[in-house]
Amino acid sequence: MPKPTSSSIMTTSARVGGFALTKSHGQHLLNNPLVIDNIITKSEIRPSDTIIEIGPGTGNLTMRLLEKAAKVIAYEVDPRMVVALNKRVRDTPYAKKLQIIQGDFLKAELPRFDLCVANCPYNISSGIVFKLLAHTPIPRHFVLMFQKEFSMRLAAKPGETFYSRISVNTQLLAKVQHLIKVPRTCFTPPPKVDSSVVKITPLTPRPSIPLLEWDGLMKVIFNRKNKTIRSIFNQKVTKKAIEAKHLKLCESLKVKPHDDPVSVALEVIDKLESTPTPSRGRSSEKASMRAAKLDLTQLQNMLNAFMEKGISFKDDE
Ligand SMILES: C[S@@+](CC[C@H](N)C(=O)[O-])C[C@H]1O[C@@H](n2cnc3c(N)ncnc32)[C@H](O)[C@@H]1O
Repeated sequence: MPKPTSSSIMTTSARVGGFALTKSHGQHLLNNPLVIDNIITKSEIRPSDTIIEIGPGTGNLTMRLLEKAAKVIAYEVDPRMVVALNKRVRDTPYAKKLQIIQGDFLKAELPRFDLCVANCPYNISSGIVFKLLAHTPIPRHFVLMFQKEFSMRLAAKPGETFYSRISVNTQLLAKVQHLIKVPRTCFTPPPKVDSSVVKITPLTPRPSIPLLEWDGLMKVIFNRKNKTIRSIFNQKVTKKAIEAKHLKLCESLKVKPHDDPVSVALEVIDKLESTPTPSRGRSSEKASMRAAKLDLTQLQNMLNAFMEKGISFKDDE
């Protein structure tokens, strides 16, 4: 099968196949064959792979995936796109390898798969990442195009501007690599933002961390990531939440609660701040902790220290 050239790739103004592209579904079709080539190369597809694609649109990326993989399962919410893609693939040798599922990817029950490769609808970016990372058995990797700022948040390290809750929640479960910058001119119609492609490789085995407790703590400390954690814990709203969640935990474990769980939590912070770290060496000076500067190991140590003292952060399920 010949590779598509720029002329065989569907590029019109904001209409394709006689219908208008809609903003609400994030319909910006990738029209640059070099970017598509690059995504295919970086995806390291094996001939036996089953690939999931989210939002195939008219199939510019799908057709290339079909050349390389055993099977492509494409989730598309817009029935007009489903018709267009079916038409495009119908009389090709790839028709048997493609399964199109019409509907919202976030609501779909996923089968076993090896890779996910997609130019994603940007309005559901976080949902996509966490649905893929929660999947069992753990897939090999995901090569995904997102809005540039979102990709930067996924890959950000402590101290960087984009370091945030989504950085730590993703990096707790996966390695994130920034792959390709993609200017807005590579899409039809061009979006208002630039894009970039990341490779997300889930850790195997998945780290055994109480994820609800982890996410609850990250919500508290990354909400104001540059504030000291001590000052966040001294806020009325945080104090109330700590008291209520501690009581709930003790009730469920049938153990006696602390009289003053907030003081216990502040003692934990005190102790962590006095513990020498590789960056501070053996200095006896205490360093105020702020989420923006803490790496994954420090955050995991913090959660463990709180949990040992019965301080809980998980929201009601
Ligand atoms: C950015 S376009 C990408 C189209 C195509 N992959 C390409 O690169 O040319 C996003 C696609 O996702 C589809 N979409 C939007 N929300 C979706 C959802 N929740 N589930 C599945 N598909 C969705 C849109 O209809 C659109 O076709």
